[in-house]
Amino acid sequence: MTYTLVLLRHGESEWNAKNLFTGWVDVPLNDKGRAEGVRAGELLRDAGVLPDVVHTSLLRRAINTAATALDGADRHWIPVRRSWRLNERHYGALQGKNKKETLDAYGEEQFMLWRRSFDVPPPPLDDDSEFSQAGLPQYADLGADLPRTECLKDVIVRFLPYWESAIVPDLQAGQTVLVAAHGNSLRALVKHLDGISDEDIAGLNIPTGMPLVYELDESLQPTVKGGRYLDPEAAAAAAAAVANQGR
Ligand SMILES: O=C(O)[C@H](O)COP(=O)(O)O
Repeated sequence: MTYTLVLLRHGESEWNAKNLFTGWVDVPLNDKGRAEGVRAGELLRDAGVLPDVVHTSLLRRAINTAATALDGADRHWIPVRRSWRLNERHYGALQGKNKKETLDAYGEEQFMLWRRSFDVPPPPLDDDSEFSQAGLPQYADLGADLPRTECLKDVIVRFLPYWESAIVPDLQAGQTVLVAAHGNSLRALVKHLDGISDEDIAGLNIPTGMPLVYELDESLQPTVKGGRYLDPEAAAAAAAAVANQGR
């Protein structure tokens, strides 16, 4: 008995295309991102990997990628659950800033510490910033726990309770689960699933719009480490492009 888990990072957003740090800013997909959602649905359909339930973040780029992909796979009707715990890493005061300009201003070491270190968050974002989420109704329940910045370690701490309480029970009920989320929230999950070290996770990049399928054994260990991308060549090229953002 194995469980099937599909991870899908949202398609390209308007801010991905402009090379801006996005985090919790709720930017839309662009045309390329919508096409990536369609392609993801075709890949799922053609591979016969048909989700029974979908979990998404509260951000429209993940919500709309999931809807587009599921529409293409004729699975538009399945139950949906959403949680802020699947949101992108809050990028703190970097939200809205250009990645190349940030690299040029602060240098490679600081840029990579903020972007890929395990436990160094960017400076916090002020609540009066135009890129703040303070006061938004979708986060009202968080109260003072609303993040103002996060490192990957923080994302793991807020992601894992949702994994355990909401996603694992669906898997154990025999359902094929689609998780539509973000580069860094999915890096948090992949780190957990594959047992990747705090150092090595810096080298892992998740491409936009590429379904990544994990078969998990009964103790929720991947039968194949790293899972399998349904279009491995395109995924490898797109992951390399993510790694090179800012350059
Ligand atoms: O929030 C963002 O800017 C992206 O979704 C992820 O960015 P990163 O690959 O620079 O961490």
